[in-house]
Amino acid sequence: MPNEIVLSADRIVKTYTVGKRTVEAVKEISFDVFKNEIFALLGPNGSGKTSTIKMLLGLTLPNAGCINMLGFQIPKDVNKVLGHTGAILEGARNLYWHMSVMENVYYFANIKGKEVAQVKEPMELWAEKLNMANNLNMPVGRLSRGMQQKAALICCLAMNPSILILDEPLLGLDVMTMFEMEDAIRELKKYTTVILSSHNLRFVERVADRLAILKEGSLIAMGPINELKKSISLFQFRLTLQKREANWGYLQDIESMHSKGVKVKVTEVDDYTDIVELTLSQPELIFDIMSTLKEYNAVPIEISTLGESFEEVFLSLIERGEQLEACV
Ligand SMILES: Nc1ncnc2c1ncn2[C@@H]1O[C@H](COP(=O)(O)OP(=O)(O)OP(=O)(O)O)[C@@H](O)[C@H]1O
Repeated sequence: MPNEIVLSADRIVKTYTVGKRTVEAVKEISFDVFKNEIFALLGPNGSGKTSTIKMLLGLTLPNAGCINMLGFQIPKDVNKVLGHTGAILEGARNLYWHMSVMENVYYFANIKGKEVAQVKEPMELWAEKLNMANNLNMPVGRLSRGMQQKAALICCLAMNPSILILDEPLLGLDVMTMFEMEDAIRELKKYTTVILSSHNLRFVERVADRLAILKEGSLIAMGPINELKKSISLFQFRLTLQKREANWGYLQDIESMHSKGVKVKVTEVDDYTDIVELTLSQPELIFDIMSTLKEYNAVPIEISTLGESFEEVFLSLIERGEQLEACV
């Protein structure tokens, strides 16, 4: 069935009381997650991602709103979905360190009411994919941090979860392990639905089908990355400039156009040549840039357009930031 909804959060709210202060961590956000997609939660520090994930897992109670997961109400029916969900929170590797990876898998299978025969095959499959086949008999405490992270993932995946929740799955991993994790996560959607949070925008851009961007507890954008890119309409150019000695002040004037929607980054190639990268909120702003350059006798000898980078789109969405009435 196309776009079968496996999780639905409806106007969920989370507030914490700290002394006399109330922190509104999540402010009435709603979203659906579809079967076999990778859905990413993004946002700056403190925007409410972990609070949202904890509510989905029934680890903290929403103050208002409701969550439906696989047909059950969370947190009321959380025990009924436990056998169908897996989670790794903020790089935590919640395994028993004195037991081997395999013993951990069988131990958690037992807790979830599963037979060894049910979990053996997926355990071996994911151990193979994650280059961990030779480490299944190693005590977890003797594995490197990256391997422990992979062991935690194998342990979750061996249970064949219908929904897998990963909070910062790349936290603390080296580059090689990050790529292995990324490949595994990309492949995961053949088997399950993944909800993840990450600060690594390039990783999210590469793996996520859809994403939700949070800012200060509010949902400010949601949709596939390409849709978000279209909605923000940034125009990016790269100019190679030949400067004249007397007139090097062009940069200050361009920087002062920030409030109009101009962002500028300059790399000095040599004393007489600059490479200038411009991000414009309106394409017409290029005329203002050209007038300024003319005034300073800085001559563009090469102009090219740049594809919008997801980082720029993300930053623009965060800067623009008001809560969306209707998400894409
Ligand atoms: N247990 C708690 N008690 C009080 N305040 C909390 C608690 N947990 C989170 N907060 C506050 O709620 C807000 C949202 O925090 P949360 O951890 O959900 O954000 P986040 O987007 O996951 O942040 P990060 O990217 O830094 O992990 C922050 O202001 C945080 O200080």
